[in-house]
Amino acid sequence: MTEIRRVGVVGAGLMGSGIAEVSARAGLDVLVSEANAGAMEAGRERITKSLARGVRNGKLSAEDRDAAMERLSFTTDLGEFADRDLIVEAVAENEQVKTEVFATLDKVVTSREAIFASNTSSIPIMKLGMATGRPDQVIGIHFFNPVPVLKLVELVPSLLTSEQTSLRARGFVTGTLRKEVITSTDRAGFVVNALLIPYLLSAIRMMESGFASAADIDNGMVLGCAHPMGPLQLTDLIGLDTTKAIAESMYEEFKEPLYSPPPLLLRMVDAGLLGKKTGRGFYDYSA
Ligand SMILES: CC(=O)CC(=O)SCCNC(=O)CCNC(=O)[C@H](O)C(C)(C)COP(=O)(O)OP(=O)(O)OC[C@H]1O[C@@H](n2cnc3c(N)ncnc32)[C@H](O)[C@@H]1OP(=O)(O)O
Ligand SMILES: NC(=O)C1=CN([C@@H]2O[C@H](COP(=O)(O)OP(=O)(O)OC[C@H]3O[C@@H](n4cnc5c(N)ncnc54)[C@H](OP(=O)(O)O)[C@@H]3O)[C@@H](O)[C@H]2O)C=CC1
Repeated sequence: MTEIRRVGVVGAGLMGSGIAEVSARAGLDVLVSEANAGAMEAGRERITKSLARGVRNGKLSAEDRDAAMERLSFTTDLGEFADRDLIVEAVAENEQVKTEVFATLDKVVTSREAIFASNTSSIPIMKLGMATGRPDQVIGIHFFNPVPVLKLVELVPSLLTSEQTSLRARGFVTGTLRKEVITSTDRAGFVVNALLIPYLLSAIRMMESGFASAADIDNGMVLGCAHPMGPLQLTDLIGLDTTKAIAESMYEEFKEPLYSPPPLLLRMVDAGLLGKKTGRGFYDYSA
């Protein structure tokens, strides 16, 4: 079995940039793809800033930062992924966009042992696996935001994922990236989002109904329950578009009202108030 040394990351947004960074810091050769040159430069900039933060905090030496940057390369052409041993797809939470990426990778990647992973928060892995001719090599490797900080990864094998793919993916996450794994059945939302998303949506409904202000809801959970951040601040960190997309795919799967995105969330996404990444969500980050 080939050792995993060449990693591909598709999408260099909030999550893809973090996954690329931790992979490069772990000594892997990392190729990152974006849909266009502008997004590619924004992804490179995100990784550069995060590595600089590591140096500033004394977590990373300047030599290790430079070595990590050397291991990273960028492209807008998925055709360059032919030689990758493991690919993590981290494009937007949209089933159609993701299945197109998986179908393209299936045509491009030459190694019959290569692992095709998705960082999806909620889309069933089987749907992505069936976009390829090799569903036995497709698995969910779900990281948490911010990737360089949070230890957890959810592993999500589908009904068709082979034991060998699961074992190799686990070895990559625990042995190479030194993160902790929990395993979930292939159900929309997996373990963590099945618990987290109803909580975030409840906070939005609470604010929407005039029950309490955003600051009071967040302070309640930070000061009263010792959460590192409140639910509305966390929704701003995840991105309101991503939160809405996750809720919709969980609602589609279970038809439970608790997963249904509240109108306030829908209107804020319509308005482009997507949270920290656009400068405004439940809070204003423009200052
Ligand atoms: C939607 C999904 O599918 C799944 C998900 O990911 S759900 C979201 C899960 N994430 C969470 O729940 C995040 C909860 N919040 C937190 O953990 C913390 O508030 C936080 C790490 C984001 C920020 O922590 P904080 O104490 O408020 O701020 P701060 O002091 O700036 O940061 C703490 C440390 O994290 C680091 N950090 C913060 N944000 C970072 C980032 N984006 N990248 C890299 N490092 C970061 C800081 O450098 C700092 O490191 P040191 O301890 O070495 O100084
Ligand atoms: N945000 C979070 O807290 C978490 C998110 N996730 C999951 O990670 C995935 C990515 O989310 P996140 O990083 O937050 O989203 P972002 O919106 O920050 O990033 C998505 C990136 O994918 C790019 N993209 C879109 N289509 C393509 C394509 N065809 N090829 C290459 N790149 C493409 C987008 O480019 P452009 O902007 O140009 O469209 C964008 O840069 C989603 O599945 C999400 O559910 C998982 C854990 C936590």
